[in-house]
Amino acid sequence: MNEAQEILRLDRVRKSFGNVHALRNASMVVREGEVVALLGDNGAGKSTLIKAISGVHPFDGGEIRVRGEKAEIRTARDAMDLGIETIHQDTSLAPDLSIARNLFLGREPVKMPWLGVFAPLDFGALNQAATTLLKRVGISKKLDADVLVNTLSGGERQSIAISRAMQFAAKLIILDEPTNNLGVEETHGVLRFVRDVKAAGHSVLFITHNIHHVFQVADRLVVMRRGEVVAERAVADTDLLSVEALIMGVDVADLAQDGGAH
Ligand SMILES: Nc1ncnc2c1ncn2[C@@H]1O[C@H](COP(=O)(O)OP(=O)(O)OP(=O)(O)O)[C@@H](O)[C@H]1O
Repeated sequence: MNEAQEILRLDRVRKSFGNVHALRNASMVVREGEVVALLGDNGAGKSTLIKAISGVHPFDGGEIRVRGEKAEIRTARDAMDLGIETIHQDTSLAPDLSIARNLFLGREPVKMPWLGVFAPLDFGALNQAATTLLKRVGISKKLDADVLVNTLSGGERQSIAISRAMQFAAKLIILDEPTNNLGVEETHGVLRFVRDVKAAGHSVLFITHNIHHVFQVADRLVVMRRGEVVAERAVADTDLLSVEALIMGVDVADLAQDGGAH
């Protein structure tokens, strides 16, 4: 695993909101083809970290390297151009548009592209490309490209949002609590999809509060506490109780006496 190429390296990144130090010298790595879970209690800095990587609000200091090269991420466009796609909790899909439109939102194929923003959409090409993509990501049996997103379940919406990221050849797909508010079956569908995304050669960084999911899909976990990365572990080298102890910042023996949180 260590020989795999680094997709993302954060070195002592910092971010403050007024006098709240949301991130203090946080460092971590995501490597090619791995699924990394980002863990930490409420307010640990997880969302701030991924918002900065995705260009929502840039870091105040520290260094970002993407595939070994020093990078500047000031806007969402910068992140996308570096091959980083983030799916925020509200999945940022347009509910009144079709699956096909959503898969290409803002990047739809057009007729007469020289007309710029006035160029009409090429619906034939759009639906064909969308159908091909849905087949490729393995969800074409259930979903038609021209179905409206507002008729889909939460899990299906997540799948469409992740498919969109795959479509644009993102090297790194970041998911902010992808199974939040989903039912049991839907949650399993999304976790299975994360595995498929990895099998297709993408790296995934996902925030979760559910440690069981970490053991189901992640290769590695990164634990944050009070704005710092306090631990990185291979999932195969750890267990549920140890991870809970890392998140809470307590001794695993003390936690074992309480029987753990789960
Ligand atoms: N826009 C903001 N303005 C002011 N403070 C903020 C802002 N965003 C985050 N913070 C603060 O930064 C700290 C880290 O918050 P962050 O949302 O990154 O934590 P988190 O680990 O994602 O928590 P949770 O699991 O509850 O979502 C918190 O103290 C939070 O109140």
